[in-house]
Amino acid sequence: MFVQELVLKQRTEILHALCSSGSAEHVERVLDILLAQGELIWEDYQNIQVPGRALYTNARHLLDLVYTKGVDTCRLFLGALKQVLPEEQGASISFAGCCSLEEKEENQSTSTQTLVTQRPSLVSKLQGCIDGALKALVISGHFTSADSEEVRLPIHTPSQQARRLLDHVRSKGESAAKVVLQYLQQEQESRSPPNQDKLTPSKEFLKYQKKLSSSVSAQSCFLSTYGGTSHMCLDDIYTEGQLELAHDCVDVSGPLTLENIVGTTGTVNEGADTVLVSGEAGNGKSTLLQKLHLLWARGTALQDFLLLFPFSCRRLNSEHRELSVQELLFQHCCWPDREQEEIFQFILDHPHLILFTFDGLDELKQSFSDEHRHCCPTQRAPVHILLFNLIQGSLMKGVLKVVTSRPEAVGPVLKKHLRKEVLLNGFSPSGIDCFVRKHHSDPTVAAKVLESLQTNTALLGLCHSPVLCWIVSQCHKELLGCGEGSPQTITDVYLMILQHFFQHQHPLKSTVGLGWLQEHLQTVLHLGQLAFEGIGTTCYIFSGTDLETCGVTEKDICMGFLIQSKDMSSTHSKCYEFLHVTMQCFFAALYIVLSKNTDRSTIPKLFEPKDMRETGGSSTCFRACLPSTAQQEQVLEGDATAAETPNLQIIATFVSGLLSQRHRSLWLHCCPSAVMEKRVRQVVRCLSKGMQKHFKSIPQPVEGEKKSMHAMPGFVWIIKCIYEMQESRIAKDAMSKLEVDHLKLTYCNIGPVECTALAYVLQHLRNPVGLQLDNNSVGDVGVEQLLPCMHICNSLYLRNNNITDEGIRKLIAKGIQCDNFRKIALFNNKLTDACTQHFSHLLKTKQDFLSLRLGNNNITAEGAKQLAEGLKCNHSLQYLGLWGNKIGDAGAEALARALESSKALLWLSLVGNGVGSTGACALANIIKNSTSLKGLWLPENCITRTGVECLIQALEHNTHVESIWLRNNDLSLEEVEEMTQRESRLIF
Ligand SMILES: Nc1ncnc2c1ncn2[C@@H]1O[C@H](COP(=O)(O)OP(=O)(O)OP(=O)(O)O)[C@@H](O)[C@H]1O
Repeated sequence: MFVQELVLKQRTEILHALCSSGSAEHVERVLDILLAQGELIWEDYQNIQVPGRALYTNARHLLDLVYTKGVDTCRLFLGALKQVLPEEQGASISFAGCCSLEEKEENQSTSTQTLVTQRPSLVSKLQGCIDGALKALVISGHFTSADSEEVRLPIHTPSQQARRLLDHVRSKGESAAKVVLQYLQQEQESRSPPNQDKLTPSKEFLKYQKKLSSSVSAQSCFLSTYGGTSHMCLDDIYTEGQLELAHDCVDVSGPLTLENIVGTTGTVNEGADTVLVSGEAGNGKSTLLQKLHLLWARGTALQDFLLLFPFSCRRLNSEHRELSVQELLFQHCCWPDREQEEIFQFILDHPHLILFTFDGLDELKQSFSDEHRHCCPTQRAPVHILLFNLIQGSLMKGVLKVVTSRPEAVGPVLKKHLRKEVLLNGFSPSGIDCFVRKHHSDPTVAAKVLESLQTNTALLGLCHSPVLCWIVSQCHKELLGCGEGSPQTITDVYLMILQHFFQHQHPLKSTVGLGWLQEHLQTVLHLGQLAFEGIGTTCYIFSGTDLETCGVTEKDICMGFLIQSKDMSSTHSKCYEFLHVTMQCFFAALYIVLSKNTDRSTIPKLFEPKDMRETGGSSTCFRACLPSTAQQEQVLEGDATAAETPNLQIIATFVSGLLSQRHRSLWLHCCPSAVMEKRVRQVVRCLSKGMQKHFKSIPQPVEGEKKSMHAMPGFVWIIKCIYEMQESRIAKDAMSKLEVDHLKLTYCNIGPVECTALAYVLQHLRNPVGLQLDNNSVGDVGVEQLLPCMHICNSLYLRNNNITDEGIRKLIAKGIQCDNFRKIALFNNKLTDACTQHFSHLLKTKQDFLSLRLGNNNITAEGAKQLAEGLKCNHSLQYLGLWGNKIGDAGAEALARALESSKALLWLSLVGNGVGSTGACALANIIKNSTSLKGLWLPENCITRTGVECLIQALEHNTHVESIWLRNNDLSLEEVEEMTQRESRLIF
C-alpha cells in the first residue's frame, strides 16, 4: 500500500522528471520495461502512447494506470523509473520499496513474445542498424517499402524508429518477428571482436598498414604554425589541452585523456560511431588530432585500430569529383601498391579495427545534413555526401570516426548522430606555463615571459587559447620590450605578430616608430585581399592563380604568413594557406580597414546578426561584398554555404580592434583619415545597434519576477568587439540603455577572455544585476578578470566553472568591498577547505550577505568549522547550501552550534554529507531554537531512526519549519511509514 501512495504523493515530481526535458524518451523507456515485465498489456500501451497527444498527458495516463493496477505494478514502475532517469533528475524522487528489474527469461515459445519480453534491449540494439533490419524485412516480404518509410520518418529519433519497427513487426506476425531476431543475431556476431583465426591480415595488408602509418607519421610530426619561420616537432611542443565531456557523466573522475576520446567513456548514444571534438578557433583541435595521428603511427596509442585514415575537411573542399569510399580512402590518404580490393574488403569486414578522423567540419563548404542517404561503399557520390553518410553511420557502420569542429557549426541534426561530444577548452593555467617553457629552450627567457604574463592578466587570459599562447611566445622580444603598452586585446596580439614577421625579414633594419606598416602596406593589402576573398568563398587553400589575382608576390610569400599546403596529392602545383585561419581573418580585417576598394556596405554587413542557429548555418550577406569574380565562383559552387559565421565574427572583432583610437596612428599614412573616421563611425553604430537588438529581445517580467535577460549567442561577441575598441565611452553608451535585474549567460563558452570583455562593459551598468555565468569555463583567471565589475553584481552564479580556492581568495577580497554583493553560488567547482577561511571572513565582515551556496565541492569537517566561525558573527545569511560535500557529523555539529541562534537563516542544505544521526541530532538544535528556518535538506546522509527521533522532538517546539527532507537515509520502509504518520513535515 505504501508504495502506491508514494507514487501518488510524488506525482508532480515524477511527471517533472519524466517530461521536463521535452523528450518522450523517458516515458517510452519506462513503457518498454513495463511491457517487457508483463505489467502492461498491449492495449494499455496503446491507450497511453497516443501519437500526437501531449507528452504530459501521456505520462499522466501512465501514472493513473500504474496506480490503479496496484502495489506490484507501482513497485515495478518505480524500479523502471530509477533505471531510466539520470541520477540528477531522479534526485528529488524517493524510490523506497521499488523492485529491482530482471530481464525475463527467454523460455517462452514464440518470437513474437520475445519481441515483447526483450523489448528494452531490442530497442537499444536496433538503433544502430534500423536500415539493415528494414532491408531484411523488405527482402523477406514482410514489409513493403511504405512500411519502411513510415518507420524511418525523420521526425522520429533512432530509438523511436526502433520502437515503431517492433510495433509494426508485431502486427505482421510470427515469421516477421523471427526475421528481426535472426537479423539482430547476425549483426551481433559480425560486430563482436573477431577471433584470431578470422583476423589474419595478409602480407599485402601489413605492407599497406606500414605505408599508411609512415605517411601519417610524416604528415603529423611538425607543427605548421612554425612552418614559416622555423620547424618545431610536435613532440617538443605538444601540451595537453583541457578536455571535458559535453554531457554530464557520472563515471568520469579526473581529467579526460586523449585515449578517452576514442574510448567508451561518456558515450551517450551507443548506436552511433562518431565522436565530436569541439572547441573555439585556435583552441587546438587540429593539433590534438595531429597528436592522435602521431601516437597511432608510432604504435604508442590507439593500437586497437589497425588502420587510421586522416582527412582534412579543408582539403576535401578541393575534391570536385564524385568518389566511392574506396577511392576516398586510397586517393586521399594512402595508395595501396597492390591488392586494393583485398585490402578494402578487409576494411569492410573489420570496421571496428578502423579509425577515420575528419578535421575542421566547420570548414567544409556544405553544412551537415542527413537528408541524402548513401549506403554503398563502392558507389560514387560527391565527397560531402560520403562524409555526411560516414558520420551518420549509414556508410561504413562500425568504423569509429573522430570529427573536429567549432561549436557554432554543430547543429541539432549533427548532434543526434554523435556517440559523444568532447569539448576542448584550450590550455589550463598550468598548460600555459608548460607551453611557454617548452617553447623557449632558454629557461630564463621562459621565466621572464611567464613573469610578464602574471603582471598582465588580460594577456594571460588570452593565452588560454593555444594559438594566442603561440603568438605571445613567438613575440617574446616585443612583449618583454613593450613595458606599459603591453597587449590587452586580441587585435594587439595579432598586430604584434604582424610587426614581428615584418621585422624578422629585416632584422638589421630597425624600422623607426610606426613606419613599419607603411613600409609593408602593399604586402598587407595583397595578403588582405587574398584572405578577404577566401573567407567570402570558404576558401582556405590558394592556388598560384589565386595568388596572382590578388597580386601576391614571391616577396609577400617570404614574409612567412603563408605556408605551403601539405599533402595536396590531387594537385601538382604549389598551393598555399595562411599559418592559421585566425591569421587569415586578421588579414581580411586589415583589408577591410585599409583598402580603398572596400565596399561601403562591407562593415554593416559584417556586423549584421549572424547567429548560425537562426540562419540555418550560413550567411549570405557577406557574399554581396565580394568582387564579382568571387561571387560567380560562389554561385558555381551550387549548394555551398557562404562565409562561415564564426570567421566573420572573428573578422568583425579584429575590425573593431584595428579601428580603435589606440591604433589609429598606425594607419595615418596608409589611408585617408576621413575614410578611417567614416569606418570608425560605421563600426560604432553597428555595435550600438547590435546591443539594442539584444535589449529589445528582453521579455517584460512576469509580475513578481525579476527582469531577466538570457543572452543570445551574439551578445558575448558584441561585448568582445566593444572591448577591442578600448573606449570606455562606447562601453558606457552601450550599457546606458540596459535595464535588467538579472543577466543570464549560461552555457555561452565564457572563458577568461570573455570575462575580461564582460567586466569592461558591464562595469558601466547603471543598476546592480545578478550575473549568472553557470556552466562556462571561467576558471581562476576569469574570476580575476571579473573583479572590475563586481561592484555592480548583487549576486554571482558561477556553478561548474573550474574555480579553485585561489580564485575565491581574490574574488572575496574584492567582494568584501562591494556594497551590492549579497549572493554567491559556486556549485560544482574545485573548492576545498582552503577557501572557507575567505568565506568566513566575508560572513564576519558583511552583515548584509544573504546566500552562500557551495554544493558539490570538496569541503570537509575542517572547512565547515571555519565557516562556522564566520556564521557565529553573521546575522544576515538566509541560505546556506553545502550539498554534496563531506562535512560529516563533526562539521554538522560545528555548523549547528554556529546557527543555533541565527534569526535570519531560512534554508539549509546538507544533502549527501554523511552527517549521520549524530549530525542530525546536533542540527535538531537549530530547529529547537530557530524562529526563521523553513526548510532543512538532509537526504542521503546515513541518518538512522535515532537521528530522526531527535528531529521529531525538535519539531514539536517549532511551528515555523515547513519541511525536513530525509530521502535515501538508513531507514526501513516501516520506519518511514511510522514516522510520516507522526510528523507530516518529514519528507521521505
Ligand atoms: N596542444 C597544443 N600544444 C602546443 N601547441 C598547440 C596546441 N594546440 C594548439 N597549439 C598551437 O596553436 C595553433 C592553433 O591550433 P589549432 O590549429 O590546432 O587550433 P584549431 O582549434 O584547430 O583552430 P581552428 O578551429 O581555427 O581551425 C597550433 O598551430 C599550435 O601552434
